[in-house]
Amino acid sequence: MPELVFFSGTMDCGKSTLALQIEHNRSARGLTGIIFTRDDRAGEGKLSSRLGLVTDAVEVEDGQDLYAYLVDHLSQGGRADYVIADEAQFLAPEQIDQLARVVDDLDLDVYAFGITTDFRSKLFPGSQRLVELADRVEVLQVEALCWCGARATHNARTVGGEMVVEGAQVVVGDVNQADDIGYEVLCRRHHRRRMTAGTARAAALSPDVLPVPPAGARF
Ligand SMILES: Nc1ncnc2c1ncn2[C@@H]1O[C@H](COP(=O)(O)OP(=O)(O)O)[C@@H](O)[C@H]1O
Ligand SMILES: Cc1cn([C@H]2C[C@H](O)[C@@H](COP(=O)(O)O)O2)c(=O)[nH]c1=O
Repeated sequence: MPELVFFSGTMDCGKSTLALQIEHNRSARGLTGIIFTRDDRAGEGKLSSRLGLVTDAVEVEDGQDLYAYLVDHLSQGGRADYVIADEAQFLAPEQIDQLARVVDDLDLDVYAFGITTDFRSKLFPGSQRLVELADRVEVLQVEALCWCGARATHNARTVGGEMVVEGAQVVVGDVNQADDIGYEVLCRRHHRRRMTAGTARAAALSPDVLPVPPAGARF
């Protein structure tokens, strides 16, 4: 049975790498995929991973009907054995419904990849719809880590290393960009406390901080 699978995780946990691996393994066996993406850091019509791999993709536009795109493609003699959708958090809920219809009515597997929540820990509308509709939600095995060593479960937006909680939901960017607007993955505890690697380092160096934490203290 074809499936709609949502591979979700924080930023920088290997989602795009897995998307490229799925594409590679299937195309190596003669299958043809349609790859959708939106607002990849590498530019329009690209699906890229931090490991340096990149492939061409269909850049999804506002209001584009993804089911109609597949039907047009197939009816013009094009081939599609499966569908990959990266940066799926940026898709509109209606576009996720269209991907579910691709599974049900065109009998194609759809593999969607995206972050679940934004920098305020709020669901992206596209990710919410994926959680609602997916046959399976898969959490990636390679865990991204918070600066404290715990599993990172949240995405923080940073300005000069300081976490911010106000702003537009969508701002394309990357991790490890300390000066400008950037992102950092954190565990829930440190996301709640707005404690990034930068602020933790500054606090550790501050003369106001005791050299030995009190018994039972958890930073
Ligand atoms: N220099 C490196 N050496 C080995 N692995 C790396 C390197 N840089 C990045 N990675 C791996 O790539 C992952 C990020 O992959 P990517 O597919 O770009 O993430 P996502 O799409 O989830 O944001 C990191 O979690 C890390 O495992
Ligand atoms: C948390 C958060 C992220 N984004 C953007 C930043 C990146 O361009 C993508 C995530 O890409 P990745 O391949 O998973 O690293 O999403 C955003 O626009 N808003 C946010 O709150």
